[in-house]
Amino acid sequence: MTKEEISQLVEEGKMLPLMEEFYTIQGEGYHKGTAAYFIRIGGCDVGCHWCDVKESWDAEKHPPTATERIVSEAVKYSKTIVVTGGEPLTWDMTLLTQMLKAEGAQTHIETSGAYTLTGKWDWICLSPKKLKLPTKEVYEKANELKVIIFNKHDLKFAEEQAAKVNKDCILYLQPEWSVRDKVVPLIVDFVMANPQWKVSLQTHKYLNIP
Ligand SMILES: C[S@@+](CC[C@H](N)C(=O)[O-])C[C@H]1O[C@@H](n2cnc3c(N)ncnc32)[C@H](O)[C@@H]1O
Ligand SMILES: Nc1nc2[nH]cc(C(=O)O)c2c(=O)[nH]1
Ligand code: SF4
Ligand SMILES: [Mg+2]
Repeated sequence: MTKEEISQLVEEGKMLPLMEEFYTIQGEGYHKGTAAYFIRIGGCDVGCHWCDVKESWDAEKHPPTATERIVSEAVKYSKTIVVTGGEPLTWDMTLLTQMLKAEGAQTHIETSGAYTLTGKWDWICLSPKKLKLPTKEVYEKANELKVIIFNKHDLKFAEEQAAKVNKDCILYLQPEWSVRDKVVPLIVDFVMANPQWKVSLQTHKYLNIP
């Protein structure tokens, strides 16, 4: 295939720049503790300075992979598939989720919500970023809001974001990993004073699993 043909297939969601795929335990948010297969798609230009997967940002570094191949591998391992990145909504998720659902899988996404929401999702984890705010549609459809707390100003941002999500959306504050010792006390006090919020930890990092 020529470069142009591959770009066209990526454009259509028939191929995706796959960074890695792994079977593990969902570490974060509402489904933490649940076995799930992760599909990590390269490409993100949001630019969070504390991002824990910066190697994902440059889509060119990750091989365009047939969506059909991604799906057939994933469903061998689990009925719960988490699509993450990078920013998965950089790409058209329509075909990927259609194929996963045709195989009877539950489709979950981890997203900043910065780009058009494509695909059919059983669970949307929205983790908004100040640098590129989510679209209106994703606030309306998010099942959980997971705000990363790097400093105390982020608690204000979290409240602003919570005002925009739908009424059923579950609210989480998650410490930014590198400053967890400093921000966990802030989060604990905040959640006790504002019990509509819950704490989310990156439990996979404590368990030493992917
Ligand atoms: C790497 S991102 C990929 C998905 C999407 N781009 C997003 O930001 O939601 C997956 C999740 O990890 C969170 N995350 C990334 N770096 C983190 C860090 N250093 N500490 C805590 N959470 C982090 C993100 O906010 C997001 O909820
Ligand atoms: N175990 C595990 N749980 C996760 N939940 C969200 C993750 C992500 O990077 O999107 C992640 C991850 O990388 N590993
Ligand atoms: S939006 Fe997600 S993948 Fe992109 S830089 Fe931020 S945390 Fe990393
Ligand atoms: Mg991660």
